[in-house]
Amino acid sequence: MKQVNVAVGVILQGDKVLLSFRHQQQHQGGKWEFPGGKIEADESVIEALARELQEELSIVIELASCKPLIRIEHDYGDKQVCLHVYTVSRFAGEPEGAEQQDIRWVAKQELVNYRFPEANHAILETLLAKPWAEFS
Ligand SMILES: Nc1nc2c([nH]c(=O)n2[C@@H]2O[C@H](COP(=O)(O)OP(=O)(O)OP(=O)(O)O)[C@@H](O)[C@H]2O)c(=O)[nH]1
Ligand SMILES: [Mg+2]
Repeated sequence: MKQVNVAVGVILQGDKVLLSFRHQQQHQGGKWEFPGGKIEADESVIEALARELQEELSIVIELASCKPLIRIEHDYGDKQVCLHVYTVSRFAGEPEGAEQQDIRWVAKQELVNYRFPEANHAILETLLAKPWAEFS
């Protein structure tokens, strides 16, 4: 099975991170995610991240504020993904659910109350390991 490359943004503002709810009919639907999406053939990871976050949240991210956090390969059985996860600490605009999805700013200690796709557990572990100021 072909692996799908995905650009994923961990958007940090102070002690909060932005989560987005996956529509039921999407792969891994009904769970919370870090916004992002598939990298097109002609794009770099950062270009894909900027495009996806503009499409899904109507924000324009500052490319220089994006830092690689972790890369995760995961096999869901029905789909193999490689998540290229970046922290994003600066952007222009006010995030909105531009694809009619719920979005929410969530504090570190509240993350345990959210259900994520399996591949995200490694992202959460990495995020919980350090003070967030160190990521920006
Ligand atoms: N965006 C995003 N995708 C994730 C996360 N974790 C995770 O396993 N994925 C998987 O990555 C894959 C691609 O992400 P996506 O569905 O957002 O892609 P996309 O925005 O291009 O969507 P589309 O297929 O509706 O056009 C999905 O199979 C999804 O289940 C995450 O935290 N954020
Ligand atoms: Mg997406």
